[in-house]
Amino acid sequence: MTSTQTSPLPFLKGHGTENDFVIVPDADNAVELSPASVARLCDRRAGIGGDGLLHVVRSAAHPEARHLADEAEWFMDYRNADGSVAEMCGNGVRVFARYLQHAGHVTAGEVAVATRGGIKRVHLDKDGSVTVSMGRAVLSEAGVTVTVDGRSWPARNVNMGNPHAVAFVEDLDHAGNLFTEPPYEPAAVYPDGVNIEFVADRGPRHVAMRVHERGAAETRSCGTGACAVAVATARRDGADPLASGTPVTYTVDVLGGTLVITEHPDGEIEMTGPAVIVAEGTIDPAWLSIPAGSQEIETVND
Ligand SMILES: N[C@@H](CCC[C@H](N)C(=O)O)C(=O)O
Repeated sequence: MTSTQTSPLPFLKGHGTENDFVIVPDADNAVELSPASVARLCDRRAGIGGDGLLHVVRSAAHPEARHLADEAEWFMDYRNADGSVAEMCGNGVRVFARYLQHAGHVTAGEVAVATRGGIKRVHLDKDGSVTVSMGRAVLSEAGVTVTVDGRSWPARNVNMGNPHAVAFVEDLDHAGNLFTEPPYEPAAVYPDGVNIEFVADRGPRHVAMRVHERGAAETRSCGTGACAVAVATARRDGADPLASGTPVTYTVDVLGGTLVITEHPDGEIEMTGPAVIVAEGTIDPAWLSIPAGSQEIETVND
């Protein structure tokens, strides 16, 4: 936010499978959101609280999305809870589209959303679910090992526009408390950091996962992570739609619900899940401009 912001700043709060977001509508890109103000808004005790922030800007008004404006009117300027920038957010893009519908910018049906990970086509279904064409996964054998509490697992490297390391575990409790990022090596494989998913089998083409998100710690869901998990699990199971010509669908349970992921023969990945707007209000610009932890304590004299 710029120091000149003096009027109340509108916001909304939304979630997708309990991956929750502060939404800041700013069609003209007039609000400058510094990393510190994003972290302050996402703070669960001193702020509104969220795993991330969806800055809703017209593509034409944002330098990173101007070139996409003919194809997608709106740009999802995604920020992690710690204020860092991310390329994509799968749950976030569903909630973003739900916000556009809520605000009357689009009706049910298809909407194209520009992201740093390219244009995503989002379908708002009449039954309330939202399906996103997430693009293709890029898999590589990076030889990464993830360690928690003395146990280590090899991790599959999957890029969904943002980086993921997928480790198969016997029991999701083996991922530990995930208060801090599990160490992985070689660290050089992910110079910009990584989202780490732990996956356990639940049944045929059905898995459960926990995730430590880059820039946010453990969250209750990660949409790009669920896509990475579905593709990594399919390859582990010997299923490859690009080779067989047959789509493959996995159900991925997350702590906050369930996502259904289909990989098609052309490599396109579709994700279906919920997207909910839960509240809206305004932010006091004076509060946002005070550096965190430096509020004066008011004393009452009797
Ligand atoms: N929760 C998101 C992913 C958000 C970005 C991620 N933390 C990163 O830094 O890559 C999702 O639903 O995909």
